[in-house]
Amino acid sequence: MKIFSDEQVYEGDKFTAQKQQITSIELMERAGIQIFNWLHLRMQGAQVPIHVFCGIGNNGGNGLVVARHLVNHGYNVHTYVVNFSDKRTKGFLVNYDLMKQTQKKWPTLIGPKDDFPKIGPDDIILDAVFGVGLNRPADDWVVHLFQHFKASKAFVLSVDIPSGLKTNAAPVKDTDVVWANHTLSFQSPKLVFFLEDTAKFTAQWEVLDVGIDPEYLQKTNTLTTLITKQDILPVYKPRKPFSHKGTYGHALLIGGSYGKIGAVQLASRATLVSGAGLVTAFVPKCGYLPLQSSVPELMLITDTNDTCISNIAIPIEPTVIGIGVGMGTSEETASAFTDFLNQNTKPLVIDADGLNLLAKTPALMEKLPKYSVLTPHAKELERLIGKWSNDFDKLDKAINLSEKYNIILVLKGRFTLIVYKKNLYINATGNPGLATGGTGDVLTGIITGLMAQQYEPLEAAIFGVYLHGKSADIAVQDFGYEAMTASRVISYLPKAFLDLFVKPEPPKTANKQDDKTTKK
Ligand SMILES: NC(=O)C1=CN([C@@H]2O[C@H](COP(=O)(O)OP(=O)(O)OC[C@H]3O[C@@H](n4cnc5c(N)ncnc54)[C@H](O)[C@@H]3O)[C@@H](O)[C@H]2O)[C@@H](O)CC1
Ligand SMILES: Nc1ncnc2c1ncn2[C@@H]1O[C@H](COP(=O)(O)OP(=O)(O)O)[C@@H](O)[C@H]1O
Ligand SMILES: [K+]
Repeated sequence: MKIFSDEQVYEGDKFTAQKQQITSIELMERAGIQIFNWLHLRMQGAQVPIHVFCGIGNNGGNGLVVARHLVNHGYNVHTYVVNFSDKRTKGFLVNYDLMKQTQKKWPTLIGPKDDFPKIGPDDIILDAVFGVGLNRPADDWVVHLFQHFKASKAFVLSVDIPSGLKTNAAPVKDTDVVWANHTLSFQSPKLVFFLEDTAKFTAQWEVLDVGIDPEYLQKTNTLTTLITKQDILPVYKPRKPFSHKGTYGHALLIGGSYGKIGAVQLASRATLVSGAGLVTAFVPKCGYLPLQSSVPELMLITDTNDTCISNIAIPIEPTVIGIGVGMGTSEETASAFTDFLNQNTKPLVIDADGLNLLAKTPALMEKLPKYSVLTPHAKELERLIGKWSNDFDKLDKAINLSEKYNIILVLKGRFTLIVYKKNLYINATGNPGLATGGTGDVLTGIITGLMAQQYEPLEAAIFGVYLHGKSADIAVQDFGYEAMTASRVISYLPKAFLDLFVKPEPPKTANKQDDKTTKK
């Protein structure tokens, strides 16, 4: 699912107005009607007080459209204009007049010196104070109004974005932003709904179809994508009837050390279950027996050293190499890793101690083949790029690293972000059941397995992260969060593959009702 930038939504609005020969006011009316329908469908005329807070820009204009339709349908509406500026937009002014005509009085103006209205805990707040046009910090009194919303405990429905939140920067303070229960986001979700520091500002979100012309939506490419099943299916490579194990590549996993052989076991099982034709593991000698007896499908090559990797000599021609899980960072291993990178020409997936060794000797980054996939969790990422001041700073640093070395970064977390140069892919599958040791090793195995089958590295990263989270989402129905283990994530990978073809994912779009409901 494309995530459009603010500019692209504005452009889309202009394009639609021109192509469909309608005015921006009519488009605003369409969007407002969609929001009204959303509320009307759920409230069915209930007389719960609805407090509509409108700013003086187009977000406020949207709020006024909703308020008018609510009044026309007999709802218990209180409309306020948060009068923080006199630079009112046309969309605001037209709907301000219509509101006056509808309820025969002007909405209540709230200025810096006014008392805020009483809001009960069972009331509803429609937050249309600021949209994506916020361009400087809100005045203190407006911020106090946001805190008044929160203190009221009323249900907050934000129009387009929680007011005070920007789409491309972190807020200075958490109190500067409205805390929404639900946000109706125009045309696509926003990146900030998925970032650690800002996801909390809306408990839930839905996309509102504001009627931008389909031609524009289709032809416009975005830098940011939310990964959905619809994005995965075109990438999927069906298994061919006349194929054999050689068709699906030979994956090599390098890793393990005394006490951490399990990491290689998990990764190699995940590689097998992801469909690789052949899988070999390169491990210290102590790994031979446990791996040979627990994973019969796996082939093994051992290091000369008993307890850690000291000299990576591989007498095979793998399609792809996944390196680093459970490997340790001893001096011998570090030097073996350096020698390996100096002569390696194969595509790489690098995780865990592979990343830690890269961070220790950044010059090694120069040795990475193009399109290497690196899968750091937050701590590993910090070792690679240093501390960041907020999510956007982190993303900038990750983009710089990806551009400098032409590599793919998989930033693991609640919402794993895949960064390739300026392109960003957000994964929303997965759950806190994955917060347990070894699940990252499983992910490394999956991505390596997909690359063995000739998925492009970026495709493999996107598909792999999606499948990994999906397995956990299906497994959680049987195990709950606590009893989920990395092995169980592997056991549910088959169901994650099958799920691609069973039920279509319902689009996360607000219900679209027939516009007739608003006509009298
Ligand atoms: N078809 C539609 O109905 C569309 C509606 N849109 C709505 O328009 C919104 C954006 O509207 P605007 O660009 O008018 O801006 P907003 O309504 O988000 O912002 C308020 C206005 O106040 C000014 N302002 C910004 N920060 C301020 C601050 N801290 N203190 C005082 N004034 C400040 C801005 O210059 C802006 O004109 C979207 O979020 C959405 O709600 C657009 O998305 C386009 C499509
Ligand atoms: N709360 C969560 N929600 C969704 N995914 C999670 C959550 N916690 C962890 N994960 C996922 O689990 C994996 C953990 O990886 P990692 O930290 O490397 O584990 P390990 O090193 O033990 O294998 C990552 O893919 C991460 O995105
Ligand atoms: K808003």
